[in-house]
Formats: sequence, C-alpha cells, structure tokens
Amino acid sequence: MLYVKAPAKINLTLDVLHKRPDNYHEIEMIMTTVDLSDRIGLMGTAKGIHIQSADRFVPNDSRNLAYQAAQLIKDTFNIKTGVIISLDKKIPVAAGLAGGSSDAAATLKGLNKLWQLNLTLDELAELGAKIGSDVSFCVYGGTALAKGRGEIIQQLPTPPNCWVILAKPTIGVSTADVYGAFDVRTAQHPNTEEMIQALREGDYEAMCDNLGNALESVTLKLYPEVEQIKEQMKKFGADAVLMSGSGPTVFGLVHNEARIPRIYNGLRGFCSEVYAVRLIGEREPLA
Ligand SMILES: C[C@@](CO)(OP(=O)(O)O)[C@H](O)COP(=O)(O)OP(=O)(O)OC[C@H]1O[C@@H](n2ccc(N)nc2=O)[C@H](O)[C@@H]1O
Ligand SMILES: Nc1ncnc2c1ncn2[C@@H]1O[C@H](COP(=O)(O)OP(=O)(O)O)[C@@H](O)[C@H]1O
Repeated sequence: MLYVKAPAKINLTLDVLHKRPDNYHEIEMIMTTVDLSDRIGLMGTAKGIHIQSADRFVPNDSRNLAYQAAQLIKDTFNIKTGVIISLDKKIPVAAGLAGGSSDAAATLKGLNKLWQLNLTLDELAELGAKIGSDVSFCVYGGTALAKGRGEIIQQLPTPPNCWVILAKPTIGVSTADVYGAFDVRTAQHPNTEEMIQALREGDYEAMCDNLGNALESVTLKLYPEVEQIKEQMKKFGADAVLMSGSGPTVFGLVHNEARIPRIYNGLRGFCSEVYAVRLIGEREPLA
C-alpha cells in the first residue's frame, strides 16, 4: 500500500473580482496548508477504481474527487489496471478546507508514483484543474496566490510560524450556492497586495491585520452561527479570525501557545468540531 498525506488549506485572503461568462468567478486568493490531513492509501488492482471510506458523508463512487483523479489519470495515460483508494478522513467535509480537492491532489501524486508516470508538479497541477478549481493549489501545497478560477498558482513565502484554531459548526456549506448568491457591490474586498507584503516581510501582525474573505458577506448572512463563532474565538483570545473559503469553518491565528487551551476549551463548549494545529505553509517535494 502506498500512502500519501492530503493536508487541509485555509484562505488568508479571498477576493472575488467578477462573474465570468463560463459562470465561474474570477478570484484572487492566498491559501496556505495546515497540519490537519487526510491519509490516502493506494493499492494497485487488476481492474476498476474502488473507494473505501468509513466517513458516511464521503461518496464512494464517481462523485468522489479522488475517484475522478484516478479516472482522469487512467484515461489520459491509457492505464489498463485499477486501484483501491482508501480514504482516512480527518478533514471535515464541506467545510471550506478543500478536503476533497486535497484528496484528489494526493491521488494524482500517488498514482504518478504507483504507475511510474514521472509527471512533474506542473503537469499534475494542470490535470488537477480539470477536477476542481482548488485541486491545482493542493497539488503544490505550501503557500500561494491563486488567480483565474483558482487554478493559476504563484508560490509565496511561508507565513510566520503560528497556531491555527479551526472551528466548524455542524452545517455543511455548498460552494456553488455561496458563489451563486455573491454580490460584488456589498462584499468587503481584502487587500491582497498588503497580505503578500506581510508574507514577504514575515510580519505576523500585518498578516493578522490583512486577513479578509469576500465570501463572508454571503455565508455569514445565511448562517449567523458562523459570525457567532468568529466573535467567540476573538473573545477567547485569538489574534485574528476569518472564515475559510466558502465556509463554514472559522479559523483563528494564535502566536502565544499558552492561549490555546482557553480558546480550544471555550469553543468546545458550543462547537463539536474544534482543532488546534500548526500552519505548514511550505511546499513538500514530490515523492
Ligand atoms: C471557495 C473556495 C476557496 O478556496 O474553496 P472551498 O470553500 O470550496 O474550500 C474555492 O474557490 C472553491 O473551489 P472548488 O471547491 O474546487 O470549486 P469547484 O468544484 O471548481 O466549483 C464548485 C462551484 O463553485 C463555483 N465557483 C467555484 C470557483 C470559482 N472561482 N468560481 C465559482 O463560481 C461554481 O459555481 C462551481 O460550479
Ligand atoms: N474525497 C472527498 N472528501 C470529502 N468530500 C468529497 C470527496 N469527494 C467528493 N466530495 C464531495 O464534495 C463536497 C465538498 O467537500 P469538501 O471538499 O470537503 O469541501 P470544501 O470544498 O468546502 O472544502 C462534499 O459535499 C462531498 O460530497
């Protein structure tokens, strides 16, 4: 069995510029990986693609993004044999943390090795874009500016070291619904350039000051509990808080480790899924 790690991402910024003729939105966002990962196991088999997962929210057929990744590789390179993909899910589903996209990216990377295709990261990222807008970023990992519909990736410096508290209310959010309800006039637009500058200078305070997500204008209105979690996280002592992606997960950045227990325990009081993890933010070499 070949194992590949599939880390979650958070959005330090997410700006939506306009709606495109293909119905996607032109976006500009900065993403970074965090140390909360699914584990993908790949085992060659005679025929077909088989998904195994104990998580009842994860589809075990062609709707699964890891399945789609395997199908794409099989079709593109005319692979006749099959694969059993086992998904050990740790990333909450439909959370704004790109769990499914990261599983797809890990599957692309793992099959590249299993089937000895020798594809580069750039080639894998290009394939990934056919599966979903976030998959290209997940192929590279690390910290990056993503443009276009999310598939144009520019690497950025690793953010200053800190803790990340993640809290997910018990609702799942549909990314398509959130983009569908987005109104460019009422949204707050983050300052992407300032965030890039903060990362270049390794300035933790400036990173905190420039967190921003234009999709909050939609999700916070639909789900007031997301706003509540933001307020609680701030109250318990996080340095800065933001919703990740289309939500509903809220993350808080914390520099001082001694503050973690108060924030973690405070949130556990009314939120069932809370995690305290480190930022990764660095690219891992292709195995
Ligand atoms: C919002 C973000 C931020 O990282 O992530 P999540 O909240 O899903 O983690 C992404 O833009 C989500 O990327 P991803 O989840 O891969 O989206 P896709 O499967 O490609 O698209 C799902 C749907 O979202 C809408 N969509 C997605 C990306 C984009 N730039 N514009 C859009 O309008 C489209 O309606 C599309 O049909
Ligand atoms: N490998 C996978 N893991 C989780 N969800 C998946 C996977 N493949 C497909 N899905 C579907 O994709 C939807 C979005 O899941 P996910 O990628 O976790 O969320 P988000 O895009 O908000 O980060 C889910 O509702 C689920 O049905």
